[in-house]
This record gives sequence, structure tokens and C-alpha cells, in this order.
Amino acid sequence: MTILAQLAATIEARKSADPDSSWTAKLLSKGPEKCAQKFGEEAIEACMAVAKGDRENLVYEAADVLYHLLVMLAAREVTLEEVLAELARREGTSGLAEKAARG
Ligand SMILES: N=c1c2ncn([C@@H]3O[C@H](COP(=O)(O)OP(=O)(O)OP(=O)(O)O)[C@@H](O)[C@H]3O)c2ncn1[C@@H]1O[C@H](COP(=O)(O)O)[C@@H](O)[C@H]1O
Repeated sequence: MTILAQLAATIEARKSADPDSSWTAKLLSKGPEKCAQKFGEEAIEACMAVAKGDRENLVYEAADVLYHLLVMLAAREVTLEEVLAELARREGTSGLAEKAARG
């Protein structure tokens, strides 16, 4: 199991955990909108690390982004497998063709 799949499984398990014992359970208990807000904040922090050219911090913030993306997906019952399947579908297709298909 990859670390991302492992993390997604942990996050899924935290849905039924006590919010006082788990950061993930606490965040999920606040609802999808709060999860989305946290994801947005972490994404901005990652962008700031890019803008500053702070490589070490970018690695740290990117990990936060991936974690909070998985929490946000879990909050809306979207699985990592679904997202990976979408990426697999796009593999080998041209990015320009994908853009054209979206109109
Ligand atoms: N990868 C992470 C992870 N990345 C970030 N975070 C938490 O996300 C929070 C976000 O940090 P911020 O500084 O933005 O937030 P904050 O200042 O703590 O909170 P506010 O500003 O929102 O009040 C931090 O408190 C981190 O602890 C994470 N919490 C958990 N995980 C993974 O999830 C697993 C389960 O964690 P628990 O649910 O806590 O058991 C862990 O073993 C990890 O593998």
C-alpha cells in the first residue's frame, strides 16, 4: 500500500473516532466546508513557499496539502481510488485535448 493509500485509510477510519483524540476526527466533525477552508489555507501556504523559493518549506507544505486534500475528499465521500482512476483515464491523452473536451 502506498503512503497516500495508507493515509486515506487512516482518515476514513477517523470518521468514527473521538474528535478529542484525533486532529482528523476533529476537522471532519466540523464539516466539509471547514475541511475545504483548511485545504485552501494549506494550498496558499504552499504557493507562498514557491514564491519565496523556500524549497524545504515547500516539501512540508505540500505534505500538508496532500493530507488536507484527502480529508476534504473524505468529507464528501470521494475516495482516493476515484481520483486516481480519473488520473489514469487521462494518462496518455494530450492535455490540450483534455482542455478542448471541457470546452
Ligand atoms: N498528515 C497529517 C497531518 N498534516 C497536518 N496535520 C495537522 O493539520 C493541522 C494543520 O495545521 P495548522 O497549523 O494549519 O492548524 P492549527 O494551527 O493546528 O489549527 P487552526 O489554525 O486551524 O486552529 C496541524 O494541527 C497538524 O497536526 C496532520 N494531521 C494528521 N496527519 C496524518 O493523519 C494521521 C492521523 O492523525 P490523527 O487524526 O490526529 O490521529 C497522522 O498519523 C498523520 O499521518
